[in-house]
Amino acid sequence: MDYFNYLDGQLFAENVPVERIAAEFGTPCYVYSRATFERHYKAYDNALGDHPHLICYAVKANSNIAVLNVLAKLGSGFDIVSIGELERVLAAGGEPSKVVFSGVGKQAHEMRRALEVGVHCFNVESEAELYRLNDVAAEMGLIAPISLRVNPDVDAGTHPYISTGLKENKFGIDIQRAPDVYALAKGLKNLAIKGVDCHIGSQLTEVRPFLDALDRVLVLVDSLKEKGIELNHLDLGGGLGVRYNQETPPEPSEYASEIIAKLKGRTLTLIMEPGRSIAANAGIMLTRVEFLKCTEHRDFAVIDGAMNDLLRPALYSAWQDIIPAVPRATGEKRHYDLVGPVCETGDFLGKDRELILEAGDLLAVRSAGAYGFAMSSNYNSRNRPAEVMVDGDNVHLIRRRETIADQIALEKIIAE
Ligand SMILES: Cc1ncc(COP(=O)(O)O)c(C=O)c1O
Ligand SMILES: N[C@@H](CCCC[NH3+])C(=O)O
Repeated sequence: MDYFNYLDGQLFAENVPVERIAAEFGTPCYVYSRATFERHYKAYDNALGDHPHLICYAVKANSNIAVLNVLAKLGSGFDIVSIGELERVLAAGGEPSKVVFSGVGKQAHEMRRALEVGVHCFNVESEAELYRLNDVAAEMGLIAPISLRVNPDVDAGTHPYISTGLKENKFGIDIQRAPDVYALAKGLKNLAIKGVDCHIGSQLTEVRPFLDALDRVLVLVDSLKEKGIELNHLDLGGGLGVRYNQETPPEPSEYASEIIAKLKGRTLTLIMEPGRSIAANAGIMLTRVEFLKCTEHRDFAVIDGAMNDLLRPALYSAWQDIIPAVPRATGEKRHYDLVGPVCETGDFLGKDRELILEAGDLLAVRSAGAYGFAMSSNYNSRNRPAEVMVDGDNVHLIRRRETIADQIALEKIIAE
């Protein structure tokens, strides 16, 4: 459920017609719904109910500080993968004590900063990282809280680029080797073992792979306990999918209840790191049709949004719904490829979409709140879009459109 709906023949974001937003802020433009972010966060919080839990929204999905702030106000924690993300969380008023630090390549300066502000836990992905973290903590005279991210070798059944829990993936520590690595961590003086972590992939549309991973992780948890290593928390990562097209992913309530049922008798705090399932359907990207170009072979609608603004279709052949802001009652229906102005054949946001269009029409690309702006670039020297947050009747500009001056501000011509 989201708050982008048609009313009297035009698309609204909460109580505001998206045409009005496009007229004021231009296109392409990302539009987020605060009520939808809140609804999605609360769906997790309610689903986890009385079970001790911490929801750490995955900042990578949408890292605008206004988004982080909306979630922080609800009590959200954050999953970060870089110091840049940590600084965003702090700038947004997030609590460092609710931050988990994931990622395969944490640098010493990043560890230092995370220790300085006091993050909740480091999700450590290799032995080399354990040693580095222990050294950094020792230099600072601190104890670093850690979990090991284990790789349970389960098939998440998702796109190969976003599957992370298989043996051949770069992520985590092979679960078979995990007991030895825990023993190693136990022997390092400046580390404190807190939990275990696993994240098997993104856009999962079934609970089964999560449960398979959990079964394997619980075997590990129990075997560690026998060896005197008792864990406080279990971090199951993110990964719950959303509906882009015909998918029917489980609701957080269904997902959470099946997970909690498996934990019976164990006093483990549950940490979850949802990104997409909180942010994706809380955002759309508005784009306008520049030209219609109907050829013998194909009908193109050339739009002002492109792969640099929203990369997912080009990168994963991802399908995102594209709908008109004001559907036309009459006119010729055609099957359009919606293509941007970037000089790449892969620059499309949708293919073969049946629409009635005219130049100047405003379109909304749905489910663009996650991995949308966050993955945008300046390719072809295009200014990245504006971002706005709708809150009831109000529209807040939360990132102004870039300018060419912004783009070249860090560059310099060499003398002579
Ligand atoms: C470690 C980690 N946690 C959480 C997430 C968020 O995943 P999702 O957006 O699928 O919920 C990711 C991204 O896949 C991740 O790599
Ligand atoms: N960026 C991806 C998901 C990767 C998740 C990060 N581990 C997407 O748009 O679907």
